[in-house]
Formats: sequence, C-alpha cells, structure tokens
Amino acid sequence: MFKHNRYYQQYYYTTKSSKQWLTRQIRARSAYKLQELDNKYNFIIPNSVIIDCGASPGSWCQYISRKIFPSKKVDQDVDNNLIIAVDLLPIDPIPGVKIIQGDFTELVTQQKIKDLLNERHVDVVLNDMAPNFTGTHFVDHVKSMDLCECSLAFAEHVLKSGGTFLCKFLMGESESDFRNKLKSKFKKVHYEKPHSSRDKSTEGYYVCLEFNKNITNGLT
Ligand SMILES: C[S@@+](CC[C@H](N)C(=O)[O-])C[C@H]1O[C@@H](n2cnc3c(N)ncnc32)[C@H](O)[C@@H]1O
Repeated sequence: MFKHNRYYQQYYYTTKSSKQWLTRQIRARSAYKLQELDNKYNFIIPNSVIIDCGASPGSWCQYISRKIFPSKKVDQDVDNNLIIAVDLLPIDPIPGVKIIQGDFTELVTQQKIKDLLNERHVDVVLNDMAPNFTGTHFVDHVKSMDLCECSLAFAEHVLKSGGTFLCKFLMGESESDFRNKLKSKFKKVHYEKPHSSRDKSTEGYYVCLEFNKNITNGLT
C-alpha cells in the first residue's frame, strides 16, 4: 500500500510485516536493502555514530532510528548516538537524526558534518548516493564511482579503527580498482547484491568491515 506525498512528489510505502519497524510507514523501498545487509552483518547498533550520505527521502535513517531508538526514548538516548543524514534534497525530520542539506562532494558540506561530529570518531559511514542518471551506462558508472571515491576519502578521515563503510556503486570497469583500494583499507570487503535490489539494476554494494586506520594515515 502506498500514498503520495505532495511535498516530495514521491510515494511512501507501508507494509505488513512481523518486524516491528516495518509495520510503520517507510519512505522508500531502499530501506529493505539496508535491513537485509544489516541482518547479515549487524553493523547498525546502539551507541554509535553513523553518517548516511545520500539519505533522502530518509528510509535508511528511518530504519536506523527505529533500530537504535526502539522504545522511542530518543531524548534519553540521543547523547550516546549521533546519526547524521546528508543529501542534496530536503529530508523530513526523523527522530534522533540530524539533517544536513548540501552536496556531499563539497568541502563546505563535509565541514558541516565535522562540526556536528565535534571530533567524535565515526562507527559507520553509509553511501547510498546515486548520480543523476544520463542513460549512458559508462557515464553513470563513472559518476557513481566518483561519489564512491569521495565518500571513501571522507570515511578514511572520520572512521574509527574497526569502523564500517557501506557503499553503493554501479557496476563497470573501474569497479575492480575501487574494490582493491577498499581491500587495502578494510580487513573484510564483501560484495552484496541485496534481494530487494532489482535484478536488472546494475547497482551493487560493498560492505567493508574492520577499518584499519593505521594503514591509511598513520594515526591510531
Ligand atoms: C537512492 S537515493 C537514496 C535513498 C535513501 N538511502 C533512502 O533510503 O531514502 C540517492 C540519493 O543520493 C543523493 N545524492 C546524489 N548525489 C549527491 C551528492 N553529491 N550529495 C548529496 N546527496 C547526493 C540524491 O539526491 C538522492 O536523494
């Protein structure tokens, strides 16, 4: 069942599921992809600092918020958790989530994130950013890999040792270089194509676990 949201001109999905968080409205089907990956690797956990890049309309953050604040005690738990959502587009408020509207590739936006972090290290960086598609696969692939590289560079700066990086990409020829780079920085790099991702879509995800900060920049 879905209904139209006039503000964002998009559909909000509702679903009947035994999982508590899914029984409430979600803003996009993308949430199922995050849920599937998190069910497998369990990287969304309470008392975490999480950055969600390309977060609009907000379904990933809804999932995170509902998992981290299951009892709706957002006010009490908010100090231990920091969830930051970034997107070019606006995002309706989500309990416990700080929202930044801006271009993630711009330093001014990254500085806004760092200001919110206030020197706290990050447990999880998520990148679900998608470029404006041109319809030419090679061009879209290159644009997607640029967003991947940008989010990885940022993640390297802010992630704590042992942190997690989840990154969407469009399959194509420069993907293997990126994968090799990930493997040099994370102990475990898993390629995933969630069931909820359409078969004909060329998107895939890398779930990168156990960031090794020493290798990257010599800092502990
Ligand atoms: C597939 S949607 C993300 C869906 C989101 N994960 C959710 O669950 O609601 C991709 C998003 O990436 C955003 N995006 C693309 N390029 C961006 C950039 N340079 N900076 C910030 N957001 C960007 C788009 O505006 C779009 O909202």
